[in-house]
Amino acid sequence: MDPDLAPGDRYEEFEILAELGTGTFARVYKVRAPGHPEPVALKLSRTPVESEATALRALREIRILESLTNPHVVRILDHGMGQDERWYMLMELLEGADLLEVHYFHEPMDPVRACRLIYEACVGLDEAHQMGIVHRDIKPENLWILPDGTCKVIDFGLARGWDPGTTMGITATMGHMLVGTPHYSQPEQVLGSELVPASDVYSLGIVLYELLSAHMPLFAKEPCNAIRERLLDEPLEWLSAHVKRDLVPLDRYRNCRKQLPKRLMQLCHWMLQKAPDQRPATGGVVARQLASILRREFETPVAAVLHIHDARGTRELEFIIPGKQKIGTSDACLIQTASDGTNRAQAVLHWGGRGTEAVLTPVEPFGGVTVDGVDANQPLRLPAGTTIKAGRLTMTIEYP
Ligand SMILES: Nc1ncnc2c1ncn2[C@@H]1O[C@H](COP(=O)(O)OP(=O)(O)OP(=O)(O)O)[C@@H](O)[C@H]1O
Repeated sequence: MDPDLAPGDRYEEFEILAELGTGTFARVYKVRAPGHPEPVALKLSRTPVESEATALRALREIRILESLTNPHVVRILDHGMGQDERWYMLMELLEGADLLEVHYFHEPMDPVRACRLIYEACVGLDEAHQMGIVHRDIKPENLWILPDGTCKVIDFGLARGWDPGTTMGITATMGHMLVGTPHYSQPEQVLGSELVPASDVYSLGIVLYELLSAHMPLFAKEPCNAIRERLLDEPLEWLSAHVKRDLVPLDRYRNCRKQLPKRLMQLCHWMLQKAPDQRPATGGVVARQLASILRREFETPVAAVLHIHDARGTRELEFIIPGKQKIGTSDACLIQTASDGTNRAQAVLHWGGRGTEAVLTPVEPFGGVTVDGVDANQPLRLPAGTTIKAGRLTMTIEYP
């Protein structure tokens, strides 16, 4: 039943140029597609969509990817169903390879590179987390590394909404089946609880730990690759380890003691707490911590920065990651201008990432924000050095 397509064949209006990979659900081909001057990637379901479960899985991934806009997730261009009733999805063609092919986990990765990579993965995930969506299958194979070193999160096929307000509108029907990969699974999944954004944070915490130490956080004695091989066919051992085995602190390893700032080790341990509510709640929380560590400890700026002064002259930095952040008086705002009991957002700051300028959009009808002394009553671009005033705060923006 698998699609058996070779270079030169056609599938619908697409010309097959090469096969790129096969997953459990789909095959991915490099194709030439009408309207696209450069080759693109075609993800085609391996079987015609007969069951509701497969249809839902395909639809879920399509809807999620269509709604994500940040540079660290793969971009979707089109989708549909072929005459043979297979689902297909047209995506940007990614050059490069997945993290497991790029780095063999046999030795630690340079910490700056590891932090950048996990920072970008967190940015990719955070937009989904803000929309109430959990990826649920974070592992090195689903972190794609482009030739310039940029990381993109791929394969949202197992993702699903975790809160009732999710914009996805479809819920998965996986029952109590294990989702994802046992090695990167989470204690809460073993205990039968729902997966939440902090579950992706835990899986990413394992990847970060393995990059920094070349060891798995729950098995101190064997190097990462030895344990990977030994437990290849032992999913239950992996699962019980997530619940029962204690985290081995990173400073147990000499290279980590010598090279890693304490803050980085503490962040990694925080991501790996057994209880989800004891971890950073979303990818965004981790991304801002990593942006701060990269800037302060490794002199490597990756995020935009707001230099904030309050009325008393106190200064602080707030790290702005690609995506939308609210400015206002409610607890839900990243930048809180005053606690005047009004609980409102005054403006939304949208930054598209490196090489772009953020845009500030006032929230009607409250406003009360000025940009370089002018009332912000329409969306305004913020070149480097722009000063924003809101409530008791004066903020100046800087880009990496
Ligand atoms: N946009 C892309 N550009 C280039 N190669 C890709 C792209 N998307 C996927 N691939 C390749 O195709 C493989 C399978 O894709 P993917 O992981 O999305 O399929 P899947 O059936 O959903 O997988 P899984 O079994 O992990 O659920 C990937 O591992 C990767 O090698």
